Amino acid sequence: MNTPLDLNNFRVKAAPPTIFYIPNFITKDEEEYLWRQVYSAPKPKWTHLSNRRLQNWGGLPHPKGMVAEDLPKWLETYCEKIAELKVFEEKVPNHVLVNEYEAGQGIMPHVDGSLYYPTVSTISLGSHTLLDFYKPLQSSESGDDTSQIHSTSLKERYMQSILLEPRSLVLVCDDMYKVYLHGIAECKSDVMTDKVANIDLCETANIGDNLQRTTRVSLTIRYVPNILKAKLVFGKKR
Ligand SMILES: O=C(O)CCC(=O)C(=O)O
Ligand SMILES: [Fe+2]
Repeated sequence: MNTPLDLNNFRVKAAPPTIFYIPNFITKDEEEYLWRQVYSAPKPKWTHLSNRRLQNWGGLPHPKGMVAEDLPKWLETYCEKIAELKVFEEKVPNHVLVNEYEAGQGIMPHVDGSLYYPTVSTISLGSHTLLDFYKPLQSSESGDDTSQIHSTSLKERYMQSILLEPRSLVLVCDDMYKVYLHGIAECKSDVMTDKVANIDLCETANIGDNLQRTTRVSLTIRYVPNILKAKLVFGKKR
């Protein structure tokens, strides 16, 4: 067995707590294998959104609990590999969202919320992308309509970005999960500036580079703690 990675070597020091970035977490062969698995999923497995497509694996997270479905072997393997890093305490991730972005597509700034254990792990396939982080609205700004008039623009709330290279793993934990928003801008290329907080950990990019995006597939791997037993859903005779 391989010795587990020492995550301390992969901490993004220029970001608020806590982000770990691991370049080449998987090999090119594994990347090709995962890519093939994603694209051999049955057509109805894809959900089409305006700016991306996705596949949901493991069950639909719900405030009342998730009716868990077995993950296919090809995803389970990577959930187990990530569990070895102990970022979900002793738990093994049980939910995977596959997102596909063409060049020019993205995802609006958002927080992943409380249905998941507050750590997200993402493997990138195909293209790089830039994951942008934003400060939340001040509490005085959220709330009623009048306060929205004074709300700070997203541009002002932009904090920094993390370059996600193909085959990398990023772990977003603690305040970076719970407090800050993340999103992917809808653009076709990304210039590397000093706002790219993990540039020193990246293997393929330097400040000043302009990276052209192609199709990217991400595997967003999480742990849903609140699991419903199917029996309870359909009711049990007393
Ligand atoms: O594709 C990514 O890396 C981000 C996806 C994401 O933020 C999400 O699915 O919640
Ligand atoms: Fe997200």
